[in-house]
Amino acid sequence: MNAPSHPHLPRGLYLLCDDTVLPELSLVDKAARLVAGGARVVQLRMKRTPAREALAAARQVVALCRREGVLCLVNDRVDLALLADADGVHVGDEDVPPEDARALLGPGRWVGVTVRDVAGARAAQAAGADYVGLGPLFATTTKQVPAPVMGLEAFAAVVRESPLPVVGIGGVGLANIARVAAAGAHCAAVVSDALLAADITERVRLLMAAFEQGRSGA
Ligand SMILES: Cc1ncc(COP(=O)(O)OP(=O)(O)O)c(N)n1
Ligand SMILES: Cc1nc(C(=O)O)sc1CCOP(=O)(O)O
Ligand SMILES: [Mg+2]
Repeated sequence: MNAPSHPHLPRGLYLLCDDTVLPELSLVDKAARLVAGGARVVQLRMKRTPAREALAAARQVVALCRREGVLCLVNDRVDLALLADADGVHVGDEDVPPEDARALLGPGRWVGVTVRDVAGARAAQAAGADYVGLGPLFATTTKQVPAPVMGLEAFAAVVRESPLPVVGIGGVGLANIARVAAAGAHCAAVVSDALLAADITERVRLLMAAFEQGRSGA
């Protein structure tokens, strides 16, 4: 198995550049605003964009992220991640198995896996994943999630036992991100609280500061 060969994901805010939220803005424009706010990890989540357009967008967003020193991961699509020279991929139960994603991407790129519990996190590690996405932490309308809302207590319990860094996702925003950080999340993933803000760039700055406050206990 190709085990990962890089340090952990940068701690803090993990932003999803999502084609199902604020579709009137291009993915590249959304990514530019996220990066301008100081994002250090951006995931391209393209659920509605046709493959050829998605590849073009991925290439543009990867180039932007690379210029700015931001990690760029692609949701679901290992093929697009490779063709766009992205830093990695995030896969869930509906996507190629993580061990196959790792086999295609090799040890130098990132593989994230969606899990719902400690057993899932252990299986993800065995499959060669770098981190796990765990949720839904809180209620979300961005995605119909096939799992119950966890809440912070159950989330923290999984974080304590997880062999991999945990990225919390689902309903995370400025009102609760400090508590997600305090619960031990390596990263907090945010979609709509950032993309639907009046000023996306400023919202990213506030979310990052709030995560740090939660992590430091300030
Ligand atoms: C960081 C992170 N965690 C979980 C997910 C969900 O991924 P997945 O289960 O593949 O569902 P879709 O996003 O494909 O609907 C994620 N994308 N990112
Ligand atoms: C893409 C995704 N996956 C989830 C899971 O729990 O698997 S929740 C989610 C959507 C998160 O969006 P928002 O930050 O707007 O709540
Ligand atoms: Mg998926």
